[in-house]
Amino acid sequence: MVQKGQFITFEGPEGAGKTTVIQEIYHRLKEDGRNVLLTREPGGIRIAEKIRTIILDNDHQEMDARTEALLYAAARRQHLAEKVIPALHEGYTVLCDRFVDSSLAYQGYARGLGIDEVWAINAFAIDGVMPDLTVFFDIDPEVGLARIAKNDQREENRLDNESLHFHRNVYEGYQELIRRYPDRIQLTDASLPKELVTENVWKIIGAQFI
Ligand SMILES: Nc1ncnc2c1ncn2[C@@H]1O[C@H](COP(=O)(O)OP(=O)(O)OP(=O)(O)O)[C@@H](O)[C@H]1O
Ligand SMILES: Cc1cn([C@H]2C[C@H](O)[C@@H](COP(=O)(O)O)O2)c(=O)[nH]c1=O
Repeated sequence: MVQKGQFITFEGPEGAGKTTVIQEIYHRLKEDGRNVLLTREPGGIRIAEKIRTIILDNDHQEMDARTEALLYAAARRQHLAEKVIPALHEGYTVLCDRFVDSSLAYQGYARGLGIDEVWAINAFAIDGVMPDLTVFFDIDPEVGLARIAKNDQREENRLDNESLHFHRNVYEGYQELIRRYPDRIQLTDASLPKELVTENVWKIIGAQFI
């Protein structure tokens, strides 16, 4: 695949501030005259948003861990094929709120399916498309969960409602990924005020692409 644009993904525990900061980064890149696509996983397009609803529905407590991993991978494939890959071909900078590292940390590590096993199904789904840069929003999972609990606009979903033990394991999973991919994954301190986190993320992106 000839990829002309840049693919930047954002990762971290619940409530880390990714969505908030990415929106500001999107506006700054646009002001800079770039073609930018802001999207998210799971979701971003019609079919993947439907899969998102199935995965995150609080009513679906019986969902099997492998089913969950496969659904995330299916949503990812459709999103890549329909939206991300065409945008990269056209030279867009693609900002994606979560990508394959979420599957590796949540399903691979925290659900206990195994990082390598979850990687295997995702390798099929992503077919070689990997981020040029991943920004990890580093925050104590308890602090992130407290932020979303305070936000009245947000309905907590099936994954949000997992135990603190699960969310701590997600964080541990990310630490393992940071050890495995030190060149791709850059860390930012997400416990700082929003404005500072935005400045730091802007610097990380600027150092590589602007
Ligand atoms: N740096 C910050 N300091 C304090 N509160 C913040 C900060 N950044 C975001 N918030 C608030 O925390 C909540 C979660 O932020 P946001 O939705 O951006 O996180 P997120 O990483 O996208 O979460 P999730 O992945 O769980 O959807 C929101 O209410 C937001 O206003
Ligand atoms: C892509 C992806 C996501 N998850 C989890 C992470 C969150 O709990 C939800 C998505 O909700 P958000 O508010 O949009 O962050 O799904 C996952 O477990 N595995 C994945 O691959």
